[in-house]
Amino acid sequence: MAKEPVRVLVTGAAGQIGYALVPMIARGVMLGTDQPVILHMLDIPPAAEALNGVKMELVDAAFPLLKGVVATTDAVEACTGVNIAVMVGGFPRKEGMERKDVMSKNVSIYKAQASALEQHAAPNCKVLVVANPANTNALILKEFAPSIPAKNITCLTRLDHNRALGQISEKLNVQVSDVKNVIIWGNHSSSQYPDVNHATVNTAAGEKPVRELVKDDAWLNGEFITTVQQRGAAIIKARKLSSALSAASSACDHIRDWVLGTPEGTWVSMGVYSDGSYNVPAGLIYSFPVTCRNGEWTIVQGTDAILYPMSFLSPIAFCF
Ligand SMILES: NC(=O)C1=CN([C@@H]2O[C@H](COP(=O)(O)OP(=O)(O)OC[C@H]3O[C@@H](n4cnc5c(N)ncnc54)[C@H](O)[C@@H]3O)[C@@H](O)[C@H]2O)C=CC1
Ligand SMILES: O=C([O-])CC(=O)C(=O)O
Repeated sequence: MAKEPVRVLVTGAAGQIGYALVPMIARGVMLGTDQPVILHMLDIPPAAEALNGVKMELVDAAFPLLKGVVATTDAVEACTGVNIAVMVGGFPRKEGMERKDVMSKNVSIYKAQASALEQHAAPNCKVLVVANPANTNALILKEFAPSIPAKNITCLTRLDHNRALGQISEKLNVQVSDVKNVIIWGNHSSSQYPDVNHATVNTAAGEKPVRELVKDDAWLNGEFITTVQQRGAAIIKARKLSSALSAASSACDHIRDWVLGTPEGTWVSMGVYSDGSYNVPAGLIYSFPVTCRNGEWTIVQGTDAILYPMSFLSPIAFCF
């Protein structure tokens, strides 16, 4: 029997991430190729015409899984009945800015949209905040939507996680799908700590630690870390626009693994509320290694056996 459609909200859907993301969702990249979807797209009135253009293109693409499109500038209409909310709406940084520099503009959006989601989304709606500063916006949403369970509010650090996998795969000249279990600790900002101390590569001789294969601790402790931390800025410098296709793809990865589960023996990085694990103050939205089963994430314990620079673990460093 055909599955019931899942309603997926994308805010900021007329923007560049939205334009890359909505066709991925409509093709089943996020929720599976057997899962029908109804897309809810929200943007602001100045972008209404562009949003309508995106809706027209979705119709023109004739996606078999797409069972309906709501395109609106009304937050209540957009949020009504949604099962998944991908919060992309907001302003991107420009060259030379840090992500915290868009905070004053973007945080107020998350205050306002928290109550629309809280009051009108489907029960147990899963929320992914993408807009920057992502951890802070997710925290604001959590504080202003207290009836949404905190475990349902997350932010995107999967892009950083995927960037780390990509760097290792390029360094070792191996398939990216053979690399796993990197960790992004902390914030989606240049203060994050990309950690390869538990990462492995699937080789003909079995799973091998990344450190053993790379044989270059200076690179792993230096250039690798700064490349991942600064990748967003490097994309802005090159494209004059911030990353969009990789952000959209990583948002699909985040939701897919959360809903459908992580593969056995694999963890991913998600910004989730801290329960005090690893001495991260409870309540902060912080990126940890997690596994997912039955639609729930669990923080992987015991990955702190290897010492990493304590400055990276300072909660203050991760606030923004
Ligand atoms: N967490 C992550 O890994 C990443 C986060 N980002 C962030 O995602 C956000 C979106 O980036 P882009 O799509 O490139 O920006 P964009 O400027 O192309 O699109 C943003 C869209 O949001 C809309 N918007 C503004 N205020 C809104 C509101 N109150 N409600 C609904 N929509 C609203 C704008 O009209 C625009 O259409 C930025 O904050 C960017 O920094 C970008 C890449 C990666
Ligand atoms: O760097 C930016 O401003 C956009 C972003 O978050 C990323 O690409 O990681």
